Amino acid sequence: MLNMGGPSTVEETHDFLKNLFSDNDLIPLPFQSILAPYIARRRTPMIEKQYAAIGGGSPILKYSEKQGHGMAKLLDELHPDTAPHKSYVAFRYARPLTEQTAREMKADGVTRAVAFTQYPQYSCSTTGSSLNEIFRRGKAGEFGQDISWSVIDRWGTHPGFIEAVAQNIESALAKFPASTRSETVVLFSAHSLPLSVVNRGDPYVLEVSASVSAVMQRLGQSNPYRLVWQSKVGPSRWMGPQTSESLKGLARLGRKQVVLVPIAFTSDHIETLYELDLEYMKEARELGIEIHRSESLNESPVFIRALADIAAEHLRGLSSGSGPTSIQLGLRCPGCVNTTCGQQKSWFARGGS
Ligand SMILES: C=CC1=C(C)c2cc3[nH]c(cc4nc(cc5[nH]c(cc1n2)c(C)c5CCC(=O)O)C(CCC(=O)O)=C4C)c(C)c3C=C
Ligand SMILES: [Fe+2]
Ligand SMILES: [Fe+2]
Repeated sequence: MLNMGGPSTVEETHDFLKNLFSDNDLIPLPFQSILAPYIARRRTPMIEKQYAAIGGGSPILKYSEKQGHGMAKLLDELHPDTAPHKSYVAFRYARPLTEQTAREMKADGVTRAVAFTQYPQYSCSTTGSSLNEIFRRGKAGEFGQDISWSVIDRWGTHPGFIEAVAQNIESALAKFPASTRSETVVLFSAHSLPLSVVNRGDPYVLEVSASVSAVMQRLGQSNPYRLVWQSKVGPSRWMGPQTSESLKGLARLGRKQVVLVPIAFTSDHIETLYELDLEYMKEARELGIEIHRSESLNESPVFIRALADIAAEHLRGLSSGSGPTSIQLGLRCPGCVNTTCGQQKSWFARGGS
């Protein structure tokens, strides 16, 4: 179960940020080994306050473990040929880091593994970075010598995922009076990307848009909706419109009811619990909007079942002749100059050898 991770305690914030700013696949910086610790140190007090405000840390490890255990148990029934299944969490920037998970998997004698991204939509900056890390450590033998790999690299339009998101939106919409419910704007909010990454040909914006379309189709186009982008960092230009500006714009246009939907991350994190709940929803209410957030998928049984279905479909595909990765994973972004991406794709296409 691949994800970025988050600090489980406030004290782990600095290490999380240092790992994040050191990741050349996410943020290519000049003199990265010097600049990353410097930026992380400067940013730590502000981000520590945000984790303190949401209960003293990120809940992502707790949810990832629950999702993984639930999925593996269901998978034993759905795909008994490959049972027993066991889930491992590998985070990119927080405990348990990929290196720790590699040691555990090696000690357990794992010989067959599925790298299952927990980002529904693919970006080179998220799933791509996690796959590059597995490739580097796998090539160095850190997972053991006798392990073969396949990859689930995206699932943003899988019907089970769409159903789980749609059900949570329906629960949020139910908080509005029936008489005006259909006027409520469904505002999908995803973590933004720098325009330099979008313009390189990164598939994330397209794939998040596809998720939004599929959810609205499942809801029978019941409400007006928009996709907006949050959590821009630094001075460069990022994909817009920004979530906070969009809420102000909707208020100016006289919209009175909004459901905010996190669509690109499956567990709660500071961007839902702090940025959306504590900052933007408060601002929106001050502007006269009644606003509710649809819950993150967290422990949703519909979502956990979806994860098991996605994994079972992947394993069935392999036994009927599909390759170890999707066809789409094989294509680098037209503007990609990161040689690791190319090596990683070839390595996984050979089953991790
Ligand atoms: C699908 C989700 C995400 C994408 C795409 C993404 C791209 C991306 N992020 C940065 C820079 C930062 N992101 C930070 C935190 C952060 N990012 C995501 C998700 C995506 N990022 C999450 C869920 C989190 C927070 C974890 C949490 O617990 O909430 C941070 C650190 C926080 C801060 O300093 O503000 C940075 C920096 C870039 C540059 C980027 C695309 C290239
Ligand atoms: Fe981010
Ligand atoms: Fe790339």
